[in-house]
Formats: sequence, C-alpha cells, structure tokens
Amino acid sequence: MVDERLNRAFAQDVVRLRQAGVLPVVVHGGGPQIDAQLARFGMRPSFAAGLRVTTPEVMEVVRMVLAGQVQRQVVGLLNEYGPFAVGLTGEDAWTMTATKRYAEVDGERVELGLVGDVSGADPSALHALLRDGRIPVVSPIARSEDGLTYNVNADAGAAALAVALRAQLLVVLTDVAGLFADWPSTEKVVDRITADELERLLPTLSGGMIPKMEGCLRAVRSGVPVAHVLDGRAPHALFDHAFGDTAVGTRVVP
Ligand SMILES: Nc1ncnc2c1ncn2[C@@H]1O[C@H](COP(=O)(O)OP(=O)(O)O)[C@@H](O)[C@H]1O
Ligand SMILES: CC(=O)N[C@@H](CCC(=O)OP(=O)(O)O)C(=O)O
Repeated sequence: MVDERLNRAFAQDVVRLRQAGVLPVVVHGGGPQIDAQLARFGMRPSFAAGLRVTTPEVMEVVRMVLAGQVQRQVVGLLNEYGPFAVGLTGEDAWTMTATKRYAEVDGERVELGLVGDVSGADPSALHALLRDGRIPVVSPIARSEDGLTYNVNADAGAAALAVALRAQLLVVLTDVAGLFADWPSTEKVVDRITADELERLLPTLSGGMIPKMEGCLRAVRSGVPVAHVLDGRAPHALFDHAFGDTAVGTRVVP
C-alpha cells in the first residue's frame, strides 16, 4: 500500500477480476499511514497482539486517515479504469457492528480502548453495490450498538465481511511470502493448512500475522471455502495466484 507501482498493479487486478465475472469487495488497511499521521500530531503508536491501542484521540486520526485518505486513494486508483469503485466504512448502512475487544498478552487481558471485534455484519449495502456493477471499497471502521465508533483490524473486518457475503474466497495480502512454519525462521512457507492445524500454530505468531491468521481461521470455520494469504509485494499476485491451484502463499482450508 505504500508502493505506487504495486498499488496500480493491485487496482488493475481487481478490475480485471471484475471484468472476468468475479465480484470483488476490497477491504483496505493503512497501519503505516495512521502511524505517519500520528507522528505529525506528535502522537506515538502503541500495539498489543498486533492491534492498535486506540484512545478517542487516536480514533479520530484512524477515521480521518482510513476513510479520508487511504480509502479515497484506493477508490481513485480503481476508478481510473471506469466508474467502478464506491467507498464506504463499516459504519455506513450498519455494514459492520462491533463490540469492544481486549487483547491477551502472556495470559493477561490488555485494554485496547476503542478497538472492536466485528459482532454483526449486514452485507445488504454491499450486495446492492455489487448488483449495480460496482466494486465496494470498505474502510475497517465499525459502529457499536451504543453508537460509538470502533477501530477494527483490516484483516478481521475482511474476514467478517467474507463470511457475511458468503464469499467463495478471502484473499489476504501481506508483506511476506506467506505464513512461515517456524517463525522467526523464514525458510519454510506453509502452502496449505487446515483450521485445526492453524489453531495450534496461532500462539507462535506475532505482530500483524495474529489478526491475519485469526481472520482466516474465522472465515473458513464460518463457511468461506478458502482463505489465501498472498505476498502483496509481488506485482499482480492477486490476479496470478488467487484463483487456480498454484502453490504460492498459504491456503487455509476448513
Ligand atoms: N509465522 C509467521 N509467518 C509470517 N509472518 C509472521 C509470522 N509471525 C509473525 N509474522 C510477522 O507478521 C508480519 C505480517 O503482518 P503485517 O504485515 O504486520 O500485517 P498488516 O500490515 O496487515 O497488519 C510479517 O511481516 C512478519 O513480521
Ligand atoms: C485495531 C487495529 O489495529 N486497527 C488497524 C486498522 C488498519 C489496519 O489494519 O491496517 P494494516 O492492515 O495496514 O495493519 C490500525 O489501527 O492500524
């Protein structure tokens, strides 16, 4: 997301998939962009178990950057190819509803502030856009039952929407070759893993890989046939590898 050439290749892939009859829904992240904006305001980022500690002040920045900057950028790139993309956040039309979540670090419960777990998803606005030939671009922000705004990890949001949409495939782009079997060793990429095997591996993961793999697990346990972790640093990884049987990245299956 921070490389112009890769951004363009990604947008091209999404549009090509749409033109080939696939109905893609894009959920974007933006952790590095949020960090950069926090720094401009003299604020310091803080994470626990891969999730951002989100005070009300941080939430304002998260919402501004995700909905006002990153989402606009993704929408703009897609719309270079036609009137396809429509941006929204999970707050819009109650697309994502969140409940407050905590992190667990070394068995201890850690307070994260306004960080939410997606507890409900209403995909009807997304279906309407898809029926109209559009490509929805969703920022990972959710509304809570009590009217607050929560910061949702992008991978967790994507997984929840994949389930709600009954998607045939969840693709998660990352900045490594896939899920490494013996992290921090980067020698062996797991090419295929079942939900049970992944559940046993989860405690060995760190950083952003935790919500990513939790999301994949949640998706395949809730009806999505495949979740595929792909190296987003390879141009056109999405178009070249998400469909078909190539042994690239990590496929999570039920
Ligand atoms: N078993 C693992 N396999 C691959 N990456 C891992 C593993 N455990 C931890 N990681 C870390 O997770 C990172 C991927 O997550 P990250 O890029 O932070 O996600 P996002 O940007 O979507 O939040 C990798 O760059 C790597 O540092
Ligand atoms: C709760 C939480 O951590 N939310 C993320 C939302 C953006 C995101 O997930 O961006 P990446 O995919 O680039 O990490 C955050 O504030 O950074």
